[in-house]
This record gives sequence, structure tokens and C-alpha cells, in this order.
Amino acid sequence: MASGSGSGGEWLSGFSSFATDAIHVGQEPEQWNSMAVVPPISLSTTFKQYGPGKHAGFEYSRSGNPTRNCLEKAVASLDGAKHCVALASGLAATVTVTHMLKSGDGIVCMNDVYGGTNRYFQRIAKEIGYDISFADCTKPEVLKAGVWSERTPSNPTMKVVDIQACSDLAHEQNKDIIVVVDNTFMSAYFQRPLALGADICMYSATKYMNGHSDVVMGLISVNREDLYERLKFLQNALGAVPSPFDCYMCNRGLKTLHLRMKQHFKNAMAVAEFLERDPRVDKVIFPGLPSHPQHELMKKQCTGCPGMITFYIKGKLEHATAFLNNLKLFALAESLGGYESLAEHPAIMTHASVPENERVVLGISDTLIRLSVGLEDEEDIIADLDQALGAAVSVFAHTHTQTHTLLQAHKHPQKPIDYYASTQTPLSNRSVP
Ligand SMILES: Cc1ncc(COP(=O)(O)O)c(C=O)c1O
Ligand SMILES: N[C@@H](CC[Se]C[C@H](N)C(=O)O)C(=O)O
Repeated sequence: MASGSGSGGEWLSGFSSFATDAIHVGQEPEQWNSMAVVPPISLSTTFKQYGPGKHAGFEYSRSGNPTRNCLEKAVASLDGAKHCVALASGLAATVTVTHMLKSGDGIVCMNDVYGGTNRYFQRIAKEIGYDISFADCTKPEVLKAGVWSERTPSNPTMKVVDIQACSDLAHEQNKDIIVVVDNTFMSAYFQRPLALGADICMYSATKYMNGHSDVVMGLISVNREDLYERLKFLQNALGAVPSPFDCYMCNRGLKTLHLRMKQHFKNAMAVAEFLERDPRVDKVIFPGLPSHPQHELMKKQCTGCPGMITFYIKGKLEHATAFLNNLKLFALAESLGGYESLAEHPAIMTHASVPENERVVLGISDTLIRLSVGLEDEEDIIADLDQALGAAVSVFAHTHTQTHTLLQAHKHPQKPIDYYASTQTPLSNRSVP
């Protein structure tokens, strides 16, 4: 696979036969009497039995469904896994994995996770007796506990965890520790956590795996038979299953995953380079840029980068808000990983449920903006960002001296500041949903 421009070296090679597997595994026409080339949507909730307990592989649609089967087989093959189970949402996948443990068991979670994961662990799992702690998993040496849950790159500040190092450390300490990687941002196309030593690879398939912003779904892939048996049991016993229609849609989305991810990478690289050069921007966080602190690790464990970019706009909350309000091609919306470009304000939107003091520590400030760069034409995407940055600066030009400085800076662009330079501005008070 070609390396992205400016990446300064090769990425991990692409996984062989990825596109062929995405298109064919689990889709065999011979499994249907009709020989349908595209798997049918099997809506029946129940299946006739030859005699009590004697059935043709399906008995009740929560327990097993033909359309879901096709999807699960395809995803398992793309993850280099033996098995996959599909769930009703990414959070349902997180909850189902957590139910593999007993009350009192320990969970160490990456400190910089999606707000809803933080909310579930802090406000539900902790209350029912799990021993939850959060850690900066980019430093594997700080980790020491029962179960390890990593999200990499993290949401929203794109910290990259060394999956192999964390998995080795965890398993050396105790082989019963289960290492979980939330692979939502990367998709199966860019990263295979199981090959790097993780025990469980999970997704919010709502994002890149489906890729069309029209399905909410979760996926979990594993190689270990014992983990699969438990997950399969929990899929049925907890019952958070996706509908056959959603399985059909996601299965269809997978057919173009390889094409979509390549284009997301190309567009995101162009956007990241544009933003990094722009004096109206304080700092850009994109693991595909050589300036990203874990860029080398990314190239070692991934085959490329998705369309996720975060950046700190210069100024304060008003500038971030004006920028977001003035976007035309980008929709101001939560979520990510669809074909369309989205922008959002993590502190107010996706990460509002993270307690304010934790947001400050994580750098989720008033000026942090997250982009999900879509598949539109590169020049149109950049033109939209450019005009919205211009609007953000000029809206406050007459009242803010600092903004005046930004306008001057734009006329005389310079290279942006040091990666770790502080860009934190105070967080405004807002309620926690
Ligand atoms: C990284 C990550 N994991 C999990 C989730 C939860 O997924 P879902 O919205 O499908 O429940 C999200 C977003 O919601 C996410 O961004
Ligand atoms: N993972 C998505 C989800 C957005 Se937040 C959804 C909802 N407001 C909630 O609080 O659960 C992302 O954009 O990161």
C-alpha cells in the first residue's frame, strides 16, 4: 500500500485479499435455495423445526439470523478472526464485553475515550460493582489490573496505543487479562488488533465499517473459542441484537470499505497538511502527520489513517463556534466515518458527558474541533474549511485584539507552533447529559 504524502516512510503493508474477502466471504449464493448473489434480508423472527429441537440452523432471530450470519462471517474474515458477533450498537458491544466479567472485576480503560464509553463505565458499570479505572494507555508501564480496554487512536485527541506492547505486558502479568481494542476509528482496513496480540476487537460499526451514516451497530471479533462461546451466549441472553435490515446494510457497506478508507486517508492527509500550514490554527492532531507524537507507531501497526482530524482553532469558544456555524459543505453533527464530511465541538457535543475536570486534563477544550473528513472532492473540502476559518476570524475582528493579530498572521503565514505547546482555554460551564 502507498504511503500518504508527507508521511516520510512506509506504512504496514495492506492485508492480502482484503477486498476479495469483503466481497465474497459469507456471501456464497449456494447457501440459499434461490442462489441469490446478494444475501436476502431474512425478516422472519422464527424458523420452522423438523421436530422439537431439530432445526436447520436457526430457531429464533435473536439467537441467530441468516442475514446476520453473512455479516458476521465477512467481518470475522476482515479482522483476521475466527468469529464475530454483531450487536445493536457500539455501546451494546461495550456493555456485552463488560458482561463477560463478574462484579468486582477490574477494568482499566484508556482515559481518552468516546464520551458515551466514559459515561457507561463511570455512571453504570462502576455503580453495579466493577472496579473501573482510567489510564493513559500510551504509557503501558502505568497499567496494572484485571482487564484492559484500549481505544486507539483515542476519541477525540487521537492518542495512539501500542497494541502489541500493551497486550504483551498484560498477558505476561496474567494470561486471564482480556485486552480489548475499540477499532472504530481505524476500521478493519487499517488495523488488525487481534494480530497485534489483543483478545477482542470491537467496533461502533455505525462509523466506518458501515460507512454511510444510516445504521447504528456494534461488532466484536475474536479468535479464542472460550471468548466466542461467552459472547455468543451474551448476544442471545442480553439480547442487544441488530435488525436483519441493518445487518444487510452494514454487509453492503463492507463491500466498499477498502475504497472508502483509501480515499478518506488521501483527503484527510490533504486537509491535515492544509490546517498545519494555516496560521489561524493552533495545532493539528492527525496521526498521519510526521508531527504526531506516535506517527512512527502508527506506521508500524496500521496500514494507513482514517479521516479523523482534531485541531485547536486560535482564539476562544466564539471562534470555534463561528467556524462551525459557517461551514457549508461539512455538516455540524455528531458521529463520524460516513462518506460525508462532518465537524463537531467535542466539549459541547460528543464528550459533554465526560466530567469537566477530566476534559481539561485531556485537552478537550473550548477551541478543540473534530473533523470527520468525507469522500467529497479534496479541493471543495479544503475550500470550505478555508472560508469557515476566514469567517471565524473576521466575525470578531472589530472587538478582539487577538483576532486582529490572527488576521495579520494570515497575511504573513508562519509554521505553527510546537506540538505540545499549550492550547488550553477555559471550558465554559455546561450541563453534563
Ligand atoms: C470510538 C467509539 N466507540 C464506541 C462508540 C459507541 O458506538 P454507538 O454510537 O454505535 O453506540 C462510539 C460512538 O458512539 C465511538 O466513537
Ligand atoms: N461516537 C459518536 C457518538 C456521538 Se455522542 C451521541 C450521544 N449524544 C450520546 O451522548 O450518547 C461520536 O461522534 O464520537
